Amino acid sequence: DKYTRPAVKTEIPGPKSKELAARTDSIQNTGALSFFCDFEQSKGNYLVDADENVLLDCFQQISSLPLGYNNQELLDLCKNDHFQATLLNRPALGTFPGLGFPQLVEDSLLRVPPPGLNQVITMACGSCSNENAYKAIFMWYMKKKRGQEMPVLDDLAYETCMKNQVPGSPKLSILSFDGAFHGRTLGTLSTTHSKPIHKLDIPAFDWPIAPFPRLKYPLEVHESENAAEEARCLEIVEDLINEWNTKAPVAGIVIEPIQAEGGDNHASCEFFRKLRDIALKYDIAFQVDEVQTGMAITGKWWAHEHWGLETPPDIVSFAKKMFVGGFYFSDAIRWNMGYRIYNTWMGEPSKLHFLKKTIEIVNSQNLVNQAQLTGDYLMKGLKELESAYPALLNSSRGQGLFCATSISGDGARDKVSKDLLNQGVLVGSCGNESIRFRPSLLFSPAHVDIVLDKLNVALNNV
Ligand SMILES: Cc1ncc(COP(=O)(O)O)c(CNc2csc(C(=O)O)c2)c1O
Repeated sequence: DKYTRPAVKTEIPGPKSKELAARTDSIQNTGALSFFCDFEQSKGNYLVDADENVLLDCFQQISSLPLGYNNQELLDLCKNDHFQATLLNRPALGTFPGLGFPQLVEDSLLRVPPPGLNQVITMACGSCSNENAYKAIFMWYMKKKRGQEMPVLDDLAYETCMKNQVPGSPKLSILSFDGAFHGRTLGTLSTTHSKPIHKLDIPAFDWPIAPFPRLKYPLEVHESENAAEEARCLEIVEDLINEWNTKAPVAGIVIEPIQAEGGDNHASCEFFRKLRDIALKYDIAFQVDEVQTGMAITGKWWAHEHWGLETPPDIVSFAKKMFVGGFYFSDAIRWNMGYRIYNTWMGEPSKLHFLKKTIEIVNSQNLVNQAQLTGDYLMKGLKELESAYPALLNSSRGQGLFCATSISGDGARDKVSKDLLNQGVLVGSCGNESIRFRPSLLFSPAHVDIVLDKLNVALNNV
């Protein structure tokens, strides 16, 4: 069975990938292109590329495949006649939903609601989910300020908003964190601060940016220092809220449970509980961006469940492994007028059928718990490699399968990542010197053993 171990026959990208890349380059920029995939031959944790290399995929299309490739139960869905009609006839969901829509949402998204939230809307991707979540926050803030349920379109508001001017277009802000990634569209880009190249040349809002804790590892050795760092960051959050209160009051705070693109930056549950309290203290909306951390990979269905919040977030946005984008929201955030959070497709109902089946599989195979156990096994192995290569490997960190480790030294991370790929293991990179693991929920200790064995070889080659 070719799906039990990696098998690399050519350099990667191989000749077929290079030929396809050249043809694609005549159509569009291919600067982000790695290699071409054979999505018919790929299966489970194994990705087959255009040159028939079999790779153990620990990155899964940027953490967007929950059950890996060609899961048979999901493939069987596509043979269903009813499903074909859903697949083909894509509705303008906000206005002409299919007759099975409410049942489908109940059987999918509302099977796994973040604790305390039971309102949800779908969108196409993570960026547009966050864009519309921010809009919902601004509408909530202005409804609260006006003290009226329905938006008031008085002449002044009507006239000025059409010219992008106050008071119709109010000066409000979203507080985000240095190192965050919430999307690259215009609004979310003002809350994304992970790489300059994402932001260069694009206008941005003057919104507050707070420091995200920079923890020192191993955590148990730096407890007091890390607690002081988290306290420092929380104090600056309050300072920024006060500083922006006149020029553009903070309507919402948005944060990732683990800053992924920023370098897999973690913070303690206590930090997040205190941040949630700050939002309550100033009556500011609290949004958790679970686009990358959601869907069981951290050992809970939603990563923020690890925090033990007393008051749920106001908004939890999702995409990637949920097959569709969207956000759950509280009754307080719920907007009361149609066409204010809206676009043609509002996501895609066919993807909710895949989500429904995936949730059934995750629950029947207890994969949330497996993510925790397998992730613990991976972390144990990374820490053992740290002891074997103390000058190279450090700061191994993770929650469930959502793991990363840092490789110090000029170019060392890229060299190790490339070496792993040539040995048939695909991992992600994040920050300046980390490699990150975003495997499918079907990842098991046997896969971890393959990864650790090849990482050992790669570290030895540095
Ligand atoms: C926490 C978080 N929030 C929002 C987004 C944006 O989602 P998409 O628009 O890419 O679906 C992402 C997308 N992740 C992502 C990984 S690499 C990347 C990129 O555009 O380079 C984007 C995310 O990780």
